[in-house]
Amino acid sequence: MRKLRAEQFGLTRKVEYGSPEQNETVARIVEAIRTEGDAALLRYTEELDRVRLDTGTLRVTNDEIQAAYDRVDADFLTAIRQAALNIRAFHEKQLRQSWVDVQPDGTMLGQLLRPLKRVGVYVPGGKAAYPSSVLMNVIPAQVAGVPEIVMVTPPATGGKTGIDPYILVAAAEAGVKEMYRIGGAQAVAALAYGTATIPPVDKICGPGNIYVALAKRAVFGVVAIDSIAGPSEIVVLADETADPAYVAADLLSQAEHDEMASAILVTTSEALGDAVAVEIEQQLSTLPREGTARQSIDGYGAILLADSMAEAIAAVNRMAPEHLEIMTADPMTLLGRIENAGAIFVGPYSSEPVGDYFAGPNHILPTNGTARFSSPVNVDDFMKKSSLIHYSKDALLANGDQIITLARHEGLEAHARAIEIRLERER
Ligand SMILES: NC(=O)c1ccc[n+]([C@@H]2O[C@H](COP(=O)([O-])OP(=O)(O)OC[C@H]3O[C@@H](n4cnc5c(N)ncnc54)[C@H](O)[C@@H]3O)[C@@H](O)[C@H]2O)c1
Ligand SMILES: N[C@H](CO)Cc1c[nH]c[nH+]1
Ligand SMILES: [Zn+2]
Repeated sequence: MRKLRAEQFGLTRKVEYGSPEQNETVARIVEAIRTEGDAALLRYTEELDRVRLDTGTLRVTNDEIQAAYDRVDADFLTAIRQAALNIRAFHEKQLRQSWVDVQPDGTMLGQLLRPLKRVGVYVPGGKAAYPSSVLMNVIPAQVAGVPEIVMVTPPATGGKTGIDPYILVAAAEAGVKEMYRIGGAQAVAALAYGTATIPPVDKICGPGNIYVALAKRAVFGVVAIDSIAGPSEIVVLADETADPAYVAADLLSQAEHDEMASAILVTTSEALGDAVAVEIEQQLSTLPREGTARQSIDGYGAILLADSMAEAIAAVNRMAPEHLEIMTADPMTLLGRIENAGAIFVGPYSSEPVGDYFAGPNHILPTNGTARFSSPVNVDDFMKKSSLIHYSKDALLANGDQIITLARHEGLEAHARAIEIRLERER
């Protein structure tokens, strides 16, 4: 693993996201779906996922979902049900209410919250299937009260045709009623623009690989998106007290997601850095997804050495990682100095997969430095706000002249007169 000086390290990745070829590919796919609809969707599904479909087979049927239940084991069902309870309990705490302020002169000002009507949730499934991402997408949307939740997921995982049964069961357990077997940029574009078979949505949420992330960025504006939740990232901030085996295991837990995933250790201890490098080599060779994890470690992994904790924390804040683990002597004392991170895991027993699967907070998190301004998927993602303004006659008479003054300063006479006509009549 590369050893670098922490002070030389900037954002996790370049601001220019994806290679020029990847950006061109996504632009081509999105435009084809926009102009050709289902025909392009079926063509790209065959080309990229190696699955031939027709418009009648895009949608998942109830029979398939029932059949999926026969293929999943009881332990999975128990665990996914408990995870769903934890995730729902956490997200219910996020639910905000509309509010209205009534003032003595009769003025009412407020904020009305409404759920979005129709949202599309992307569940990744190209290299591996992610039933956990079904829950992380769907539960906050349900807590918000979204009436139409449509799920898309690739029609083949790891080269094997068919949606992974664990995804179908997770979706059924969560209560999803509308599902399509489409993935990648073509799925994102189909949700955004709609096709003859798939009605368009108002917002697309969910994680995915670089093609999914770039496609979400491309359709932003046509629909809303949650954030750029692309290839996974982990930064571990550790001092000499950390256990190198734990640090290495947690770095690899994200490296195995994707060749473009990144796993970075920032440490004040060169001895820890060296021990983690050795551990990574040992643990890597035993992983079933060794190839993917190795490409990630070689391409995007690093050990950053810092002279002080202050320098280490500055590097973390510049990177704004998706996940940050703090494994230092007294990790809670550093929390207040962390400005940018999608999720912060504190202490040696808060290993990243605790959050990926079970604790309750959302695992769909901003990547590529966007934790500087984006948040984990949350209930607010599935709601919109309208402002409420009710001025009483008394309030308008009392404040009308000031409104007219401001309007005339902007040279907007019609605005001024809309107020003036009322003042003249009512005074
Ligand atoms: N940031 C987060 O919150 C978060 C959460 C979970 C997973 N993830 C990430 O999700 C990703 C899952 O990736 P995945 O690939 O397994 O599944 P995926 O569903 O994201 O992508 C699979 C699709 O990518 C498309 N694709 C693959 N190669 C392509 C190519 N060369 N050109 C055009 N399109 C192509 C195909 O259409 C395929 O259906 C990983 O990167 C993982 O790190 C991120
Ligand atoms: N670590 C991923 C987010 O980057 C989420 C996930 C799902 N399953 C396993 N991990
Ligand atoms: Zn993970």
